[in-house]
Amino acid sequence: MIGSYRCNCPSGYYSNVTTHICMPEDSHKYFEWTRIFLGTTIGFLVILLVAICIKQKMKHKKNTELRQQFFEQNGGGMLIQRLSGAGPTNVDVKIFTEEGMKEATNNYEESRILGQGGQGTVYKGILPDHSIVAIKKSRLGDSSQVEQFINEILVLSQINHRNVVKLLGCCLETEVPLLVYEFISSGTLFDHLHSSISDSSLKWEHRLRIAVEIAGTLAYLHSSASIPIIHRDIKTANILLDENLTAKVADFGASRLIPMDKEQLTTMVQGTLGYLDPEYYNTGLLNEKSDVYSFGVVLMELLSGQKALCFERPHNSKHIVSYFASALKENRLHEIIDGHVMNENNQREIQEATRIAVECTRVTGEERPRMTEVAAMLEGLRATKTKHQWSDQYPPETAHLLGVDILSAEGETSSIGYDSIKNVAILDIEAGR
Ligand SMILES: Nc1ncnc2c1ncn2[C@@H]1O[C@H](COP(=O)(O)OP(=O)(O)OP(=O)(O)O)[C@@H](O)[C@H]1O
Repeated sequence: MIGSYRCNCPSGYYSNVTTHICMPEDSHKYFEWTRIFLGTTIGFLVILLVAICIKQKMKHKKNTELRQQFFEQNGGGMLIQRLSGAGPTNVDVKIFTEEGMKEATNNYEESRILGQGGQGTVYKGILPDHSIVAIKKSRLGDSSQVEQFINEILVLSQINHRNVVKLLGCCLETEVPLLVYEFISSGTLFDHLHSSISDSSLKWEHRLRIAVEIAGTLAYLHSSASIPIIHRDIKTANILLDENLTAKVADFGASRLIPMDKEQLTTMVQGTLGYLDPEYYNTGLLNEKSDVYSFGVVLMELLSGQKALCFERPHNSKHIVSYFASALKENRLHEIIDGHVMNENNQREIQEATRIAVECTRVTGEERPRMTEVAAMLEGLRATKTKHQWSDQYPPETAHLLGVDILSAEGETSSIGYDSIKNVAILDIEAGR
């Protein structure tokens, strides 16, 4: 018997070497078994723990490899390369984790879906700091969508403008890439103009301001952004409205950065039917005038409350541009202007805005004005309106005391509007060609 001796103990008892206390031999056997049992259990647990640790490590390694693979597959490497090559960016693009995105969308719960577009599904997300965001998830297994996502990150990282939806970050370590934007609460301009569920009947003041905001944003993208940008998919469904009905231009997936030394690019024709510039469609040559055409269509939608394409309209008026052209030719503009818009005080503005829309949608790009000119003309209309509102409200002497002179000074710009109003009749005839 190891660790014990029998001396001095009665038979059937043993004494422990160290304690010299006599104990029954049965209990000794019990302790021996306990020790064996404990030793085996602890050994087994240690082996189990080591096995779990190794498995976890392997899983972690596999996950990291998979995330790395997804990151590469989603163009992460290319993005980092191009972002660092593009010089300083205007926007901080945060990299979100897969876990963070799952938590924010409650595992992509169906009730969180805000909308579905050609590129994928947009979810409402709540970040740990309680801020609300919109998370766009690309369609699975479509590499062209992935390219558009990367393109959108690259383009939006160059823009910081109050009328462009802000890109907060992205997540590329998931099977399909995710983009995270600021949440814009009041839906799209398309819904406001055409949806039967939306009872919002936008007044002319709102519509004109929205038109000015979109035109100003496009003028900025074409001329003032660090690299000229062509949006390529301007339409009412891509204009979001916030709680103050401020326009936010969205969806830069199709947009193109134009190298400084190039005036136009040859690209695969892309855009939305009804808004697509016919010249670009025919030649594949893209330049800023394609956005001007699409903007003209949007302006016509704002004026008429009609969709860009509608198969319920007569044969020669299915497209909104021909709808306006035939109404102008037959001198019945008042018939096609939205009932929520026209009143006895704004007829000249409506005529002038119609003239601008018609100019924007001329068949060749050369005939169309530049976006900076369009923005100035519309801004001129708005300034005139504000000036008139002030002078109706306050007699000239009071207005002077209230500093309305400043607005009058802005009226210099509005003179563009006045001058062009003189041309309305001529242009009405031209539009009917
Ligand atoms: N930042 C955002 N905030 C709130 N809602 C958004 C935001 N971005 C998109 N949405 C909603 O998600 C919908 C789908 O957006 P998305 O840009 O993917 O599609 P689309 O513009 O309708 O289609 P396509 O990509 O084919 O042009 C929008 O119509 C809008 O309702």
